[in-house]
Amino acid sequence: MRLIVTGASGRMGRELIRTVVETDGAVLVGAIERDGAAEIGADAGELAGIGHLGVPVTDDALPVFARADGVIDFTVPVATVAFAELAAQARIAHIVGTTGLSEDDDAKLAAAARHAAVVRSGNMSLGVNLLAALAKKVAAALDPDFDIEIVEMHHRNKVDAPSGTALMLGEAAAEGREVALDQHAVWTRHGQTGARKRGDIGFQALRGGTVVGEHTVIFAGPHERIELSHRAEDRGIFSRGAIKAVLWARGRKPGLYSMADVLGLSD
Ligand SMILES: NC(=O)C1=CN([C@@H]2O[C@H](COP(=O)(O)OP(=O)(O)OC[C@H]3O[C@@H](n4cnc5c(N)ncnc54)[C@H](O)[C@@H]3O)[C@@H](O)[C@H]2O)C=CC1
Ligand SMILES: O=C(O)C1=N[C@H](C(=O)O)C[C@H](O)C1
Repeated sequence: MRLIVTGASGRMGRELIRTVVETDGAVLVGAIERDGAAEIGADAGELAGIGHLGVPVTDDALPVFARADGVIDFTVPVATVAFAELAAQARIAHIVGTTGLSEDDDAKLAAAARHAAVVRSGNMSLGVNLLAALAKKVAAALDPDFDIEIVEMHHRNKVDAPSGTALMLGEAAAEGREVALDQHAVWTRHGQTGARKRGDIGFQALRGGTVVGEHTVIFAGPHERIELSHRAEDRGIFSRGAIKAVLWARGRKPGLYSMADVLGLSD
């Protein structure tokens, strides 16, 4: 499968280049960066620390999309929306790892998914997708006497909060409770907040150091507490998930899919 990596010089972009190259049946045909990035013209393999690949980093997406079967995209929301349009025009699979999209961005992604297969997930790892399934089950089994709080920690350079994963876990817990997350979410606390409301789902985002990604869903009940946690130790778990997704998406009919679909965890 001929693949493009966007955001090629980013933390995930470099990881993805390495994973594409080590995957049987996948070949890197394009590496895209933003207009004006210092890495334009550099060799993608050298950028990723695996030697010369003969694939120069470019900001000219159109010709690259024309010769690919799939694009793996971990960039920023504005770029992801633009790549979704290009992938839809080229009818190629689009794997979206980018987080922090607005409702308007979501609608544009859904529109693009009418023309191409789009797999989108705030977290492409097997472990977090299992954690989301567990969080949904536990939330369904417990009544709202158990307060749900979601705590996440990431490296100091992360630009969006709460993380896409925390939102995914919140959605899973809300689904388990059969409520809408936006009616119950509490985004951090400060000052005279008043007592916690029954049924609230709270979020706390910590930032610091080089933490790859840590998430805990807490169910705090009367005199007992359940905590479900995941700790990412290496970005390879995300890039391997993204490759699995793009291979799965090849030849699929247009639509918006999740990592749970790819991993067979959907109910
Ligand atoms: N879904 C998942 O499993 C995961 C998602 N992420 C998400 O992926 C995104 C990227 O994360 P990192 O790699 O850590 O960030 P980063 O900041 O290291 O990399 C982003 C790259 O995108 C590039 N970029 C920006 N605009 C562009 C454009 N118009 N065209 C091409 N490239 C463009 C930037 O120059 C940068 O190199 C974030 O939203 C993050 O939350 C990160 C890890 C796992
Ligand atoms: O920005 C990151 O680094 C990560 N972003 C994703 C998120 O927002 O949940 C996934 C992972 O936790 C790393």
